[in-house]
Amino acid sequence: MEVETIRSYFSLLFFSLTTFIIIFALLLKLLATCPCWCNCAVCEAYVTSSWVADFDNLCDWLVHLLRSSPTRTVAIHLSLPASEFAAAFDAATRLSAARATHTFPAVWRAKRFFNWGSERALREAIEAVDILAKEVIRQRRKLGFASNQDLLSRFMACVGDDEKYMRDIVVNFVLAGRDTVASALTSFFMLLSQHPAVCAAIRDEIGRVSGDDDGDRVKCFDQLRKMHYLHAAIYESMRLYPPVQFDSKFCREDDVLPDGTAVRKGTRVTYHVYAMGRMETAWGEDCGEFRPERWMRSGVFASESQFKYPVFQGGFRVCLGKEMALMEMKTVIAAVIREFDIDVLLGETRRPKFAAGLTATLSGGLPVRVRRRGCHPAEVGAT
Ligand code: HEM
Repeated sequence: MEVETIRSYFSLLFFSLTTFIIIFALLLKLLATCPCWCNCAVCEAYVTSSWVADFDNLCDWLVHLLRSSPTRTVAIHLSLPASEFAAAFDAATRLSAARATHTFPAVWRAKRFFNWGSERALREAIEAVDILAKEVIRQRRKLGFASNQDLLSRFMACVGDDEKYMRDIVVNFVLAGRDTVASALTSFFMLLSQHPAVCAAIRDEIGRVSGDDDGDRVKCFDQLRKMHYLHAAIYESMRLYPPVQFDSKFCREDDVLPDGTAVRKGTRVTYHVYAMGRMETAWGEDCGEFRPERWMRSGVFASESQFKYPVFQGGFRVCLGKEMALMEMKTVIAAVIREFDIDVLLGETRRPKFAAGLTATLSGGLPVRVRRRGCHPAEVGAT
């Protein structure tokens, strides 16, 4: 049989299989969000990470058409065009995360073999990311890295001329540090808009810590460190909405887990941070509530075990940028809520939906209205 004929048979088979999966996913989605109908946090977590998520956008759109609601929101137009790097990066992370949620990995492997559909798009996105990451390195080299103290210059000083290694470092740091912080901030502002008392307590703390000299202007690193309640609110928000919602590791050799479960070499072991953060056995009856106070002891932030709260992972492979991420978030939150009120505009018909991915996001984005403090909603023209 000719190679071309085999290819067309495969394509036909592939097309039929995909159609079947889409119809099945749609039915599942239309009937319920939880395959076992109980809607508990663990099942919800399963749904968000299972292959159904692959079809989320398509399904959301169709469900929206079927249950058509008259709600309309006004989109914010960005003042700057989205960068080519950001677009390629988003596509590459979305498409590679989709691989992990396939029920049949053979499907994406076949697509990769034929350089077809999402795998073709993934290859193109990775090429674009690589070109742009190499350009960042070239520019840094041109400017001179020996005398600079930034992260990239320091790596370049250690690594020397290994282009591929440097490229991987750039991509790794962008991947690790960009969407994670954005995801954590999105959920944080969503929760804050639903909990005005927490917002007021954070504003009080900012005012108290930064003193009277500059009003409530946040001045320095030391002041941010003293904001224990803000720290607690960030931890609490990531307990409910962890940016990395699940993570897998592969066993290097036969092992036994602390509960006695035997795992064979090569087994994939996944821990589900989203589900762990909502377990009543770990966090008590109010595990579903946003309550920063659960992290406070006598006015001071009290941490929990990394293995109970693996939002930044734990042990040897704990996030290297943890402290930097927390500082970034505190700086942004303190600066924003000092000046503005953020109101989430989801309406009555739409609930925020945590979406799976390499880094979790809220499906369809989070529409908000930003108001300067003291300004009445009626005076705000734009959303
Ligand atoms: C809220 C923000 C963040 C969260 C929730 C987070 C979470 C995580 C998690 C769960 C891992 C483990 C991944 C794995 O082993 O599969 C990780 C690793 C890592 N993170 Fe973060 N991260 C955040 C921000 C950042 C930032 C801002 C940086 C630096 C710019 C960073 C740098 C890294 C690096 C380099 C690793 C790899 C560590 C290793 O493999 O040994 N992260 N992070």
